[in-house]
Amino acid sequence: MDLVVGPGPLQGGVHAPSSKSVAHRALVCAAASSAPTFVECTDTSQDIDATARCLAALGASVEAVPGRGFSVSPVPDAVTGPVTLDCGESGSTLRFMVPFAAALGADATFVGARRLLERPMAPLEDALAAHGVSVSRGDGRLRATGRMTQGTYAMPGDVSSQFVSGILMASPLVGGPVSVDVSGPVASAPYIALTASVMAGFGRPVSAEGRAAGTVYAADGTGRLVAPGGTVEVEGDWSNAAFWLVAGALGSEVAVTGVDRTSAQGDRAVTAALALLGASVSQGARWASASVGEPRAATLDVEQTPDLVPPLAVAAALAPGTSRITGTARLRIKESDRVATVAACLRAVGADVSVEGDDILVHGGAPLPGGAVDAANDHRIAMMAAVAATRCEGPVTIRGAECVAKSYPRFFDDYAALGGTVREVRP
Ligand SMILES: O=C(O)C1=C[C@@H](OP(=O)(O)O)[C@@H](O)[C@H](O)C1
Ligand SMILES: C=C(OP(=O)(O)O)C(=O)O
Repeated sequence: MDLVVGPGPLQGGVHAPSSKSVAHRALVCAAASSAPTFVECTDTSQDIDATARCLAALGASVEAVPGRGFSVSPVPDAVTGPVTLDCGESGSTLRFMVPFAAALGADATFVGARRLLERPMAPLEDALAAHGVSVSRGDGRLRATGRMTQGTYAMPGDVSSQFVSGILMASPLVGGPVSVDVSGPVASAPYIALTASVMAGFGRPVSAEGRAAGTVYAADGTGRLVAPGGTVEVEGDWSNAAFWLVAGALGSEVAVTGVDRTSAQGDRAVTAALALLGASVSQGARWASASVGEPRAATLDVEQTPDLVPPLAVAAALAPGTSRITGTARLRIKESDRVATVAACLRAVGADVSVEGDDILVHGGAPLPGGAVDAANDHRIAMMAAVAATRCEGPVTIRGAECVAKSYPRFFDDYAALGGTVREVRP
């Protein structure tokens, strides 16, 4: 689907969609519980649905109640017979489900769409191989067999935090203590803290102990989880709210509700990053907004918040001076090579961008004429293009805009409800 979007500012209030990262974790923990849990989650997305589908394939009962959430009955203690898990394009789902299926002793074949099976898995495969699970590949599929044992799983911290989260969330199904010894600096560490926060909500604290050579994360307890009262709430998504906040920093008047000021989501750091770029940010307990302020270039280290790069790059494009976005190496292994696609998106709307090794340099402040952007099948590129359109002189054509369904299916409905122009065109 090709859309012509903008130009022109947005105005009004928008409710953030349910956090995809929290939803994945809440569903997985619900399936690892000893009793049924209702996961309150008003929105879903292709990625959330992928996790729900995989848990069902492992024997959980996952009933979607549209607009309200998911009613989840846990997985059995073991899975016999081969199962196939379709992870769609969701990296989180694949990296969480491989250890989860292995903790049940399943003979599990994992399939996925587009780039998914090409995204790195080796550190997780190696860690599992040392604990009774063998992983093989062929035909664009991944097969895991064997049963995950208790103990300490070792891996590097510079590829994906999702491996650590996955092992921790599988731990309630393993018959003894589980810890993950991560060597070197831990990238995307806030996502491991988010896992710890959701697991704590299910009664299972996770400790993080810094060591000279890295960090050891340990699930403090064994056995199944329990959500107090049988319910768990999925809060709003800071990573997707970031697009609306950037629109505000560029001159739109948008208030985002449903985002928790004290959230464990690392991407609430978007407010601090926008402040560095000179925006004025206002926040309450469950809302946030941004306005223009005094735009200026900044250096932004995104090692811990990789998903914020697409929206922040747009904010940098309108801030006078050269902004340097550092710590972007792992962006190359997301839904697209996001170093390349972020730069290409900005260039397509007329911004001046260069890439120096792993740094993206945005030479901002000049007017943006608008143009045609290939979303590269990456939801965050489609959304960044739409936000750029709010400050372009002409419209922005977004090719393949339907990819927003991965995390935010109603993004363009919300955009139109905020007064933005959205028109479908034939390719
Ligand atoms: O655990 C999670 O929910 C996520 C972790 C991050 O991945 P990495 O740890 O691979 O950076 C992030 O980019 C992804 O969108 C979601
Ligand atoms: C990288 C992302 O997700 P995942 O790794 O779960 O595919 C994302 O949502 O930007």
